[in-house]
Amino acid sequence: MFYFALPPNVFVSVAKNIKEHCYAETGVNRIIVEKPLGRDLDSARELSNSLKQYWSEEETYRIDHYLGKEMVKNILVLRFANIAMASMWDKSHISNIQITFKEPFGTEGRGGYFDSFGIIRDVLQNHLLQVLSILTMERPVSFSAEDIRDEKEDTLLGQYVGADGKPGYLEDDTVPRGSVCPTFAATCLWIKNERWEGVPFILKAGKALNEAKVEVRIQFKDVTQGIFKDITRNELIIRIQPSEAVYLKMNTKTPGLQTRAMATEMDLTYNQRFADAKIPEAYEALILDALQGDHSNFVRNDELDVAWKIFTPILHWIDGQSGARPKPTSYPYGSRGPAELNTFVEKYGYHRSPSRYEWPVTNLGAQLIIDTKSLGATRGAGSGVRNCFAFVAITVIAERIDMNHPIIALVCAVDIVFQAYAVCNWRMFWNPFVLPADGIGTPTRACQLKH
Ligand SMILES: NC(=O)C1=CN([C@@H]2O[C@H](COP(=O)(O)OP(=O)(O)OC[C@H]3O[C@@H](n4cnc5c(N)ncnc54)[C@H](OP(=O)(O)O)[C@@H]3O)[C@@H](O)[C@H]2O)C=CC1
Ligand SMILES: O=C1O[C@H](COP(=O)(O)O)[C@@H](O)[C@H](O)[C@H]1O
Repeated sequence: MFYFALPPNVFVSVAKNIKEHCYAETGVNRIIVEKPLGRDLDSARELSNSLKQYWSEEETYRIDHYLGKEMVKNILVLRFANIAMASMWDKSHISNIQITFKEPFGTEGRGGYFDSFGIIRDVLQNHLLQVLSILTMERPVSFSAEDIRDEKEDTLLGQYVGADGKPGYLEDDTVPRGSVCPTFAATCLWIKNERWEGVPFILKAGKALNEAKVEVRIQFKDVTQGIFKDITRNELIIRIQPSEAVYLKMNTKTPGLQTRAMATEMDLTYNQRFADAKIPEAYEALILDALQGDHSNFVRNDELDVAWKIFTPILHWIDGQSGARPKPTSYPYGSRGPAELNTFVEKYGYHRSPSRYEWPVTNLGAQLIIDTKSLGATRGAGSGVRNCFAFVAITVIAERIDMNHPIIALVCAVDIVFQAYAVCNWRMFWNPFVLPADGIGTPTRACQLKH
């Protein structure tokens, strides 16, 4: 097996010479080739035809390491092994989907390679498009360029500039002066078929952003508000990296006497749920597949052709082949990207909950304390005692108000038993009632729980 860790301009001559001088006549021969496999549709076809002269499709493994990532492989299982997921996986339930790639560092010396390719060839045309195809393909696979349309006229391009002591793209010595190469791009794809007609797929990727994150964010449609006001939309997030996770943001009744909805989540964070699991590196998994002759996680030639067909118009526009080269919008190193990003995603239907969603790290006992804290109980070693008294006071008031109602009276009785247990049990007494000094229990948090 020959792995081509080579610049693309020598691919063909190396492929030819290996075939002529190193080919095992009695055995299995394979080559693994990695992007860039062309610059646009025509150059990709030319490269492919040249390689084909020496190596058959069966012997050629086009690697896209995103296809070896655990959570990318998981998408198929989530979709096709869960009837609950399968039934909501369409335009009737889904409002919009974002596939996001964020890196917190710039080109930092790799500007030579990067500048001649740009973020779309580097990340969107291959990695993010592969994720999109797994998210949306039918069973069996059908993936055709005619059915996928890119919103070329409305692509947001950005280039990072220096901020907080970090250098801008143009300050990288390996980047040509005055380059207008985009280091950030957000675009929207539409799939013309019965399942996905009208659902925007927002692909966004950037270098030198505020965090390292690759995720798929599936935002569902609004529910009819009815008696509950300001219900947030459900979101299913597949966190590809770092810290693999699948979580569903949903609404639930706030635990307690009142019927109030609050935003919460069902969380499958891998390092908590599968603490001992060893997740292989993407390349480990893929090279093993290639050794075993398994093509399923490699890119087929026709698939690559389609990927180039989709992105070639936008790449030609960026390269200035259809007019003046577009100038990317500047964004500061370490930001979320160009300032227009929020308007861009909102235009395609993404609604961000107005109150920032914080990941709850508490339990029911602590939530009850937060309510009493918002009533004025204090933090500290003695707060357990004070909170117990606050509970009793609340219960007594609740009973006075609703004593005629048997269910409320019963709930209050259970509440009193709980509090009595809390007072008698030293662990409950000291632990949940004394809140850690990490911001939980602050007025903001209490307000959020009340909503
Ligand atoms: N087990 C655990 O403890 C887990 C905890 N979490 C945490 O839960 C929290 C909430 O999760 P989640 O909803 O996924 O994340 P966020 O609320 O941080 O992000 C949600 C979306 O809002 C966007 N966004 C972020 N900041 C802004 C801003 N200032 N203005 C406009 N849009 C913004 C993000 O865009 P962009 O594309 O720019 O990122 C993203 O699309 C996160 O802090 C996450 O780390 C998540 C998973 C597991
Ligand atoms: O192919 C590429 O991917 C890396 C990101 O890979 P990851 O596994 O760390 O997510 C990116 O930095 C590089 O520019 C690109 O060529």
